[in-house]
Amino acid sequence: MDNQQSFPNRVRLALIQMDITIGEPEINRRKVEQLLLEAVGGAQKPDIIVLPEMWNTGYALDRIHELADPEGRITRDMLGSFAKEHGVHIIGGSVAEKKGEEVKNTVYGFNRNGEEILEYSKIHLFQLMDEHLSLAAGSQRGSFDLDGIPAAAVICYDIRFPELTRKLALDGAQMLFVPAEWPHPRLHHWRTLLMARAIENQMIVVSCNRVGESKGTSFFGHSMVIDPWGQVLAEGGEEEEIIFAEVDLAEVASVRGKIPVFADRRPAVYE
Ligand SMILES: NC(=O)CCC(=O)C(=O)O
Repeated sequence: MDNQQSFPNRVRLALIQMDITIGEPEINRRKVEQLLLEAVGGAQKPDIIVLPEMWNTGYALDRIHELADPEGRITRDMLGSFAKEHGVHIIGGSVAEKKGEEVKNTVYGFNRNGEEILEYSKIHLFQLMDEHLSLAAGSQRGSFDLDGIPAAAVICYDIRFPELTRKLALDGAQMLFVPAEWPHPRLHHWRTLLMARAIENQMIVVSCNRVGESKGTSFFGHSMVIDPWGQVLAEGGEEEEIIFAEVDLAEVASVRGKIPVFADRRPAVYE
């Protein structure tokens, strides 16, 4: 991984905590375009913008094969062009993507030159929301280089699998992005798991969860930015908003230096 980062140590983030109109990709795309403009339009332009999970269709699983973005082409064009035009990195939440005969839940990332730097399809499908009945699971980890920052992405339910995030940390990740559609009544799981992933891996965790109601399910937002010590630097409420925050990349090395978790591992005993 190339560690010649061109970021300053302090990185500005914008999390687009939005509602999603189920089964209406056009409406959702227009809304995302407008919110991206809002995110870059303020006094403090962000370095990185993050979107929530499945923002093109929501969980319209009964029509997902018809609604999914073919090979992610529409999403890629839209987010890649925006990233280049506005000189901003985008972790594009995830979208329902048609890949051959299958539909996957996939996040794409773009750097500020509009180049694609990440494609990760959700590995763990969430049976409680019937994902496994309509979607195909990914089988590759989501490590990537974000302008010199070793980073990684997982999607929503994936955070319940600490073995995946540990592996991403061992791959080198210092920053973990988590697009989500995580509903009530599991707010305490969401907050606890995100903080645990940050503390145990001594990494920055950036999560972006949707809000709103869909098919009787209520999504609570609470998008979070957590530092490698496990402190919550920013957290959304339960309504639509763009959450702005700043993180200090130097904190990762500082925390890893204080408690040398990676050096103290005993993999021969438990792997
Ligand atoms: N979209 C999801 O993966 C939801 C995961 C979730 O709600 C959970 O409790 O886990």
